[in-house]
Amino acid sequence: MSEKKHIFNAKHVAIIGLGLIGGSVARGIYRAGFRGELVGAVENEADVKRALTLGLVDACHTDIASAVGQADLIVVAVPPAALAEVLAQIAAHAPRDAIITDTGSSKQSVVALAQAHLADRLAYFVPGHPIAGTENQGLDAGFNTLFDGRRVILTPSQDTAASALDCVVGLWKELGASVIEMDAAHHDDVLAATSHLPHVLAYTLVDTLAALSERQEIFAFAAGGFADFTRIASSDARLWRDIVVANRGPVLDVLDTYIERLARIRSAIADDDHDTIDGVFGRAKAARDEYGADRRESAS
Ligand SMILES: NC(=O)C1=CN([C@@H]2O[C@H](COP(=O)(O)OP(=O)(O)OC[C@H]3O[C@@H](n4cnc5c(N)ncnc54)[C@H](O)[C@@H]3O)[C@@H](O)[C@H]2O)C=CC1
Ligand SMILES: O=C(O)C(=O)Cc1ccc(O)cc1
Repeated sequence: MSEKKHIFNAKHVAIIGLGLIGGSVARGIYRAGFRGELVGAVENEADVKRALTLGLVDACHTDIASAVGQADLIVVAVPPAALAEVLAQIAAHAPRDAIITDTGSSKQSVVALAQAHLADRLAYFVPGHPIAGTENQGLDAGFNTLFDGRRVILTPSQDTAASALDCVVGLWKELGASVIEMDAAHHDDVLAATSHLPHVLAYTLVDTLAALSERQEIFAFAAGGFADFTRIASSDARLWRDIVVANRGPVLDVLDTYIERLARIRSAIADDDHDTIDGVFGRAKAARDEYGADRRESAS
C-alpha cells in the first residue's frame, strides 16, 4: 500500500454541508490526492446516503459532534441560516486546536457569529469565501474543478494564528484556487457591488417581467442577452435572501447608487439625449471589454 499522503497537514478533514460548495471542496480534496480521512455532516439520512453513493466523503453523519470529534481541519459550507447552530456545535465538540474555516458570501456577519460562538477559538478560525459558484445547489451540484483558476478571499484578523492561515491557504491552493487576503469590511463592499447587486437586479428583472400580462410571449422571445443577464436568478432564493440581508449596509449603498444611475438613463431616453446615452453605453462597453480581457488573462 502506498504511504499515506496528508496534504494540508491535516489527517482528519470534516466538511459541514456537502452542497455545491462543500461537495466541490470534497471532490477537489480527493482530486488533489488526499489520503487522510474525509468526514461529512449533512442535514438528514437521505443526504447521508446520497453523499456516500456519490463518494463525496469516507464517512457521513447527521450530527456535527460525530463529524468533528477528531477533525484537525473543519470546512463549514452551510447556508447563512444554519451557521450559528453549526458553529455552536463545533465549539462544543471539535478538538481545541482544530482549524475552522467557512465559505460564506458575506464576511462581517460571519465574523460576528464566530465571535459569539467560537470566542475562545478565534485564533483557529479563518473566514473564507471562494469567488466561484453556479446557480445550482445541493449534493449533486458540485464538481471537482469548480475552484480551478478562481479566487478565494480570506479575511483573517490580528487574532488569527499564522499556522491556521497557512493551512487554509494550502487547502485552497490544492483545490486550484489563488488566495487573496482582505479586510472583512472591504470584502463586503466589493462583493456587494460585484455579486450581491447583480443577483438583486437579476431576480428583480425576472420578477418584473413575470408579472406582466404578456409574460409568456416575453419569455418565449427572450434572446441570449436575457439568458446571460438572468442565469443567476435561478439561484436558491432563500440563500440569496439571507446573503443580501446579512450584507444589508453595503448592498443598500450600491443599490442606491444604481437606482440614481437608472433614473439618469431613464431621463436621457425620455429626453432623446443621445450624448448621455452614448456616454453611459460607451463607457460601459469599454469597461466590460477591458474586464473581459482581464478575466481571460487571470484564468490562463
Ligand atoms: N452557491 C454559490 O455559488 C456559492 C455559495 N457560497 C456560500 O457557500 C455556502 C454554501 O452554499 P451552497 O453550497 O451553494 O449551498 P447548498 O444549498 O448547495 O449546500 C448547503 C448544504 O448545507 C446543508 N446543511 C444545511 N444545514 C446544515 C446543517 N445544520 N448541518 C449540515 N449540513 C447542513 C444543506 O443540506 C445543503 O446540502 C453559503 O454560505 C453560500 O453563501 C460561496 C460561494 C459560491
Ligand atoms: O453563479 C454565479 O455566477 C455566481 O455568482 C456564483 C456565486 C454565488 C455566490 C458567491 O458568494 C460567489 C459566487
